Amino acid sequence: MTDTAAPETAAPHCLVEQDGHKLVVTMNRPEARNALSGEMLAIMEQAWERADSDPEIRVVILTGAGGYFCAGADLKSMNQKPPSESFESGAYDPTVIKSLLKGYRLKKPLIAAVEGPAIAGGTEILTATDIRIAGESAKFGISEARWSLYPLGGSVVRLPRQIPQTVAMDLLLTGRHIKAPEAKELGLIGHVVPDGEALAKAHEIADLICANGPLAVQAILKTVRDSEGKHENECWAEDAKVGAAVFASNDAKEGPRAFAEKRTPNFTGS
Ligand SMILES: C[C@H](/C=C/C(=O)SCCNC(=O)CCNC(=O)[C@H](O)C(C)(C)COP(=O)(O)OP(=O)(O)OC[C@H]1O[C@@H](n2cnc3c(N)ncnc32)[C@H](O)[C@@H]1OP(=O)(O)O)[C@H]1CC[C@H]2[C@@H]3CCC4=CC(=O)CC[C@]4(C)[C@H]3CC[C@]12C
Repeated sequence: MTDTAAPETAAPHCLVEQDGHKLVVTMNRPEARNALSGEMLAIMEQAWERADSDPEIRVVILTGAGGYFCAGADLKSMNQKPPSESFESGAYDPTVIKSLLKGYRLKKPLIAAVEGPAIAGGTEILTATDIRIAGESAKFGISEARWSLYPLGGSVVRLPRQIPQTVAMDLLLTGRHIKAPEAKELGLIGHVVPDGEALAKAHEIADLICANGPLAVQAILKTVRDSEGKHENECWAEDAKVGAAVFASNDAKEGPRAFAEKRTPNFTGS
């Protein structure tokens, strides 16, 4: 009997779904532990651009399919086409890797919901996220050195700024994996939940942020990002400028009005 069913079309390597004010980005190659493919990275880059250009989107959630987060670059495809060829040909300038949010940061909060392994490029992109939730069996590591590769996804610069230097050096140089409880203790992640519940927790936190004034949320994010690594006295002028613009908004009048009228604010982002 000839199979007349249409050939199954391959699932996209990354899924992007809007849920109200939330954009959910799911790395989708579970058979390869969501290892990063060119297709996946291209969809991720488009998702970041969509999130930043659509005022309806207030929060982005990044997660992985199949109970895995991300196993980093696809080591097998590297055998076909070593990244160095793209560098040497000039086809790719690794100074900015938008898909991994290196040299480009979202204007909206990005929440990571991690289940299973977040290894190498998986932990690298994690360092570009703002709020991080992991299932208790999740594991983390910057394993590039194990394969004599370099963590080009931004973590060599970011990790020592996000966790104690000596621990960052340990993880970068050994490439060893750590489990969620240790990652939480280090402050690499903020929440540990039972396995399978990271995405639900991410939605819970995202809903709280989505209910807040979007202009205030985005202004806070901007100041945190722009003041990174600066002396506080270098930051107050920009802090005041950004803050005053929030207070000048219609939403900054809607908030106190809603409080006085004992109702939920209706923020419009204006
Ligand atoms: C530099 C940036 C990042 C680099 C890297 O991430 S290097 C990759 C390091 N990854 C690892 O060490 C993880 C390896 N995997 C594991 O340890 C384990 O699999 C696991 C712990 C993740 C899971 O264990 P498990 O027991 O559950 O499962 P397994 O049985 O081991 O595996 C199941 C199945 O999955 C396959 N698998 C797992 N991991 C991978 C993987 N990483 N690659 C491929 N396949 C994987 C495994 O083989 C099994 O398969 P099976 O068939 O069943 O045997 C780079 C990040 C992005 C790059 C830039 C992208 C854009 C660019 C494009 C260019 O052209 C130029 C360069 C560049 C700018 C590029 C530059 C470098 C990056 C920034």
